[in-house]
Amino acid sequence: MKKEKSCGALVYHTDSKGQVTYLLIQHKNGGHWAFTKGHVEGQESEAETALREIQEEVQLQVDLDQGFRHLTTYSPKPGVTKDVIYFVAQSQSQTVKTQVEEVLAYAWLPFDQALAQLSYPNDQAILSAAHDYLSKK
Ligand SMILES: Nc1ncnc2c1ncn2[C@@H]1O[C@H](COP(=O)(O)OP(=O)(O)OP(=O)(O)OP(=O)(O)OC[C@H]2O[C@@H](n3cnc4c(N)ncnc43)[C@H](O)[C@@H]2O)[C@@H](O)[C@H]1O
Repeated sequence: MKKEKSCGALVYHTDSKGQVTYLLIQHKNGGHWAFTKGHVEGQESEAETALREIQEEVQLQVDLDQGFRHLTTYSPKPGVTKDVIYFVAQSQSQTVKTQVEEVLAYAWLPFDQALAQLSYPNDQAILSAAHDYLSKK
């Protein structure tokens, strides 16, 4: 079985009233709604991969919080197992410029709507864990 590894983050924004929204993207490869992420390149750390992918996919500067680190594993195609590590990352801005080669669409959504928009149950579980983590921070 071939192994792949990607890293990313649940990017969130808190407005002046304290309302939190999460950034979801629709991935071109599959058409699913999920979080920003991508394959680890060379000797990058997990955090370096997550920050690079956020920059490449949506061009946001974020504060990465490695206190939240969640792993999900799935099979992207037959014969391949993929580990994806997610952190949380705060963005001061909601101005997104998407990488057209990899991103079809994006949305900033409050927790309930983000949960409904996500394509996969394992991503929904990570969003719930992140929301719980941030509410106790
Ligand atoms: N080893 C490697 N190193 C570097 N680049 C590589 C590479 N292998 C492929 N690439 C290429 O790099 C590009 C993307 O690069 P990245 O941007 O670096 O890759 P990624 O987001 O981690 O994944 P990708 O878009 O490949 O697919 P995903 O797992 O979301 O989705 C894939 C499938 O899994 C499904 N899926 C996605 N999330 C899931 C989940 N949570 N649960 C179950 N299935 C899920 C999707 O529906 C879809 O069908 C692609 O063009 C790809 O071809």
